[in-house]
Amino acid sequence: MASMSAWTAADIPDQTGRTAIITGANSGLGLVTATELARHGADVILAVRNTSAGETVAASIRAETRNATVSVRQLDLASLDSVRAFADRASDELDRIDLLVNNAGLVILGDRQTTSDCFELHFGTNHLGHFALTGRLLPLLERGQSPRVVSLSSLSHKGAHLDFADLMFEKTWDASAAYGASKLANTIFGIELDRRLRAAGSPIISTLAHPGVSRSNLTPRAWENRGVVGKLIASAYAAMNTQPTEQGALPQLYAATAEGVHGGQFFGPNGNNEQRGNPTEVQATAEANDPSVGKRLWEVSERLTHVDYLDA
Ligand SMILES: NC(=O)c1ccc[n+]([C@@H]2O[C@H](COP(=O)([O-])OP(=O)(O)OC[C@H]3O[C@@H](n4cnc5c(N)ncnc54)[C@H](O)[C@@H]3O)[C@@H](O)[C@H]2O)c1
Repeated sequence: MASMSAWTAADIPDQTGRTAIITGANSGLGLVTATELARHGADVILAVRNTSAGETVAASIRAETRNATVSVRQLDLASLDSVRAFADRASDELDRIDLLVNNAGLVILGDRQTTSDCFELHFGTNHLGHFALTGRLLPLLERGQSPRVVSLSSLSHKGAHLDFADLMFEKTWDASAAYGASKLANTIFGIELDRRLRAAGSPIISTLAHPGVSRSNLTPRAWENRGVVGKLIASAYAAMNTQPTEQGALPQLYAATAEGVHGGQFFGPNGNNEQRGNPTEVQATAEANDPSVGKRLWEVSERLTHVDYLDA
């Protein structure tokens, strides 16, 4: 595939008339994504846990982009009730959705934690919350114009494995393995969703993106538990090796807006160490691309969330 090394946020096609929902848009990559979509004319909905912080963010995006159609809605992906309430309100308020960016994500440190539905926090929030959200918003997306779903993967999916016998890390707790597994689940979900959309003849496409290693609230937290020396090494590493958030958001903006993108594609940085650089098409691991793993994750996710959609 041709290099997209010259692609920048200035190349985002006009988004006027498109309605976009971005999860976790209060900070980091989600904030940049929401801002650039608004700058290019989209009606942007910030789907966030903390709505008062969200209103402050929305006001600054409106001021910076001169786009008034930026709104805030409450969404806590760590609660299936909150996901349902968000989707119900969207169905009441919107005729259609053209773009859903499944961007929110968390990394925790220390002891194992759970969502309000008793799911391990990474798997429950990063994967199951977005699985339920996407399923509940599918009817609105079906009515969209060239509708797209973009899900956020991570380089960490490469070292991860889904152990279906211990998806919730109840037997062996390892916070970074749990984060990696949740990002592998995001990756499997994005690929399997597109497979099912194609089989159903849907107009929606599902794509994936990862930001390499980008400055945000998330990256320092991922390194916090490495001790004093680890922290020093990590902050020196971060200063040298992380890329600006604006750069890290380009793969997801490309997946969300660039012409010629088709379902199932995965975009990430095109750097010499794959952690930084401009967007290009990248490959997920064999496990992420395995349809039998996709089918299994789908069945488990439907059972756990009680959201059934797109039979294989
Ligand atoms: N920064 C990186 O280098 C990097 C690398 C790989 C993948 N990612 C992925 O990029 C995405 C964005 O992360 P970021 O780096 O901008 O981090 P960030 O912490 O700045 O942003 C994550 C956002 O998700 C929100 N969020 C967390 N839990 C939530 C919940 N329960 N409900 C709703 N929103 C919730 C947070 O409030 C925050 O606004 C994540 O999916 C992350 O896994 C980031």
